[in-house]
Amino acid sequence: MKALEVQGLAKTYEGHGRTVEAIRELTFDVARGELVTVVGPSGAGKTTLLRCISGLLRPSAGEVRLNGSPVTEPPEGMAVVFQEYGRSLFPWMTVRQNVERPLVEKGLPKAQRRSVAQEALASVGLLDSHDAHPWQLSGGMQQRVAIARAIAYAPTVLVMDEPFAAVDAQTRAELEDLVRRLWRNLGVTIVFVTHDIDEAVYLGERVLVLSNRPTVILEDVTVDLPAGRDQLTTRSDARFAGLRAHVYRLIQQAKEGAREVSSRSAGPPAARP
Ligand SMILES: Nc1ncnc2c1ncn2[C@@H]1O[C@H](COP(=O)(O)OP(=O)(O)OP(=O)(O)O)[C@@H](O)[C@H]1O
Repeated sequence: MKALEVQGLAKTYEGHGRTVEAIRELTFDVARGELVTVVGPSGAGKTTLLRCISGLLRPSAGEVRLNGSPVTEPPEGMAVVFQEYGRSLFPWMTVRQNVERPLVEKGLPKAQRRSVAQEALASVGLLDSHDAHPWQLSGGMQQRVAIARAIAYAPTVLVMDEPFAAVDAQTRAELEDLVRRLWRNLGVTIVFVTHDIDEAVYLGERVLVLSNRPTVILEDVTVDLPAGRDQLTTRSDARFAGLRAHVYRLIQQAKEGAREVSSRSAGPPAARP
């Protein structure tokens, strides 16, 4: 069952006497319950792709479908977590009010909002901070609030745009594990964009590697690591190192202008035991 279908997507920005062909052609599916990461060189059109997927930007050609229906505006059933948590949370609301906000819009009764928000906050380890305001929390905690708000909404697809780029390395590792844990527990479909090759391989079941602008998919790499991952064992696993090197080489090729579309790949050959 497909959660997300991206078919022949293209985007050219026009205006102010400038034309920028950001995306030439992207076609891929994300199955229900899959966790797909997207990496590419800087300026490859990752944010443009996510804005088209989330209905915030109209593509120049092609279409996006969520659960079979064309996306023409921000669709119900999709939640987005951005890099700039500071700007995505309302500073005058408490943590719990922030998490409940989309549920108010969904029309959930108060008691149900409370219990859904409590559960979401508990799942990101922030139950104790429900009465705090976002500005009283660290960057990593604020991003947890943004994640709690997204999952409280019970989306079928969760879209994340470089959500951990602004937090320190240790917090980032914790948040990566949080995403894997939530994904496994909730069965939500996740599309996760990142600059970071290690993060793309560590998190994803598949890594979509984008070319330079105008963007096509350079390779769709299957990550055949075990579902149970952890920062120590997974990152020191030979298979992880092989996949990381493979994606790294692809990004180098992308920067040098490679744009040959290869079919779905199983990554580099598995290391012999
Ligand atoms: N509103 C816009 N008007 C004109 N050009 C734009 C606009 N938004 C993005 N672009 C251009 O489209 C291309 C892709 O931009 P986009 O932000 O999607 O890339 P990205 O892969 O997310 O970049 P980064 O990795 O640096 O965050 C860039 O060349 C950018 O300058």
